[in-house]
Amino acid sequence: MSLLAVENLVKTFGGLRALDGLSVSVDRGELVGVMGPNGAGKSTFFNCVSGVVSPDGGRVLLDGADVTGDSPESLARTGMVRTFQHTRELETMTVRDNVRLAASDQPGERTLPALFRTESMRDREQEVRERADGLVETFELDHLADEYSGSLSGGQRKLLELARVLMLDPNLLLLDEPFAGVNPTLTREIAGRIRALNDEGMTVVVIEHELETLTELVDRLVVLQQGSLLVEGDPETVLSDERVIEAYLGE
Ligand SMILES: Nc1ncnc2c1ncn2[C@@H]1O[C@H](COP(=O)(O)OP(=O)(O)OP(=O)(O)O)[C@@H](O)[C@H]1O
Repeated sequence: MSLLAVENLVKTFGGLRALDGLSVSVDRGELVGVMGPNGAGKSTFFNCVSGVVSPDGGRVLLDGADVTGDSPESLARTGMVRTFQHTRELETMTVRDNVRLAASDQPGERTLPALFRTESMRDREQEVRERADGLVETFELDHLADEYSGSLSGGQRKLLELARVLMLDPNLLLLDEPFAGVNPTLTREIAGRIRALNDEGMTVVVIEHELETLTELVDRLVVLQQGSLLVEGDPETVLSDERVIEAYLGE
């Protein structure tokens, strides 16, 4: 059974059909790239799947369960998390605090003075701190841990964003343009991190415009056009497909 399946997804904005009967599925453990010309519906696909917007038709199935229209918080609890094209960290907070804050629940952190926290709350807070520090180190952001996130470069922000979503311990990770605005060195670094997560068993779906990096990274490519599936398959076959070439030439 697929880990993620969308069936006949439809999303309209006014008269525009951003998704027009899209059906795509992703198996557990896959690393899949999603490409397509501007406006093809890639972000809307992620938005519908991750509960950011509700589709007007069709279904989203997660591990066989119908999760259509479920909230992003509820989906994150089941293990699906996503990043956004524009990163969402708080610029006036340090890198370390941004990662810590991403943890799904930190009981008592903001509501109770330290004195009244139970031992289990303190244990949980300690666990969050250690996990966050571990991720900051793994992503080689430790030298920036106490800097404000606003001072990071575009590529460093993308790394921070990855560290933040990993705090939620996902089994399905949706990445929206993780290489946009990133220099070649950090692009290789981020691609390596994504590959390593997938090697450890995480299912990953990546939207990306930068086709060279994407095709080197993924096992399978899905190409959208005008809100539906144009072609899918292994990268080499997809990129030499006449329909794909035409879709990109026509951009
Ligand atoms: N919130 C919205 N309101 C109105 N129209 C929208 C909205 N979100 C997306 N659209 C439209 O839906 C279509 C698909 O947009 P979407 O962002 O999903 O495409 P995309 O493939 O991700 O494009 P890009 O590569 O440019 O990011 C576009 O025509 C876009 O203008």
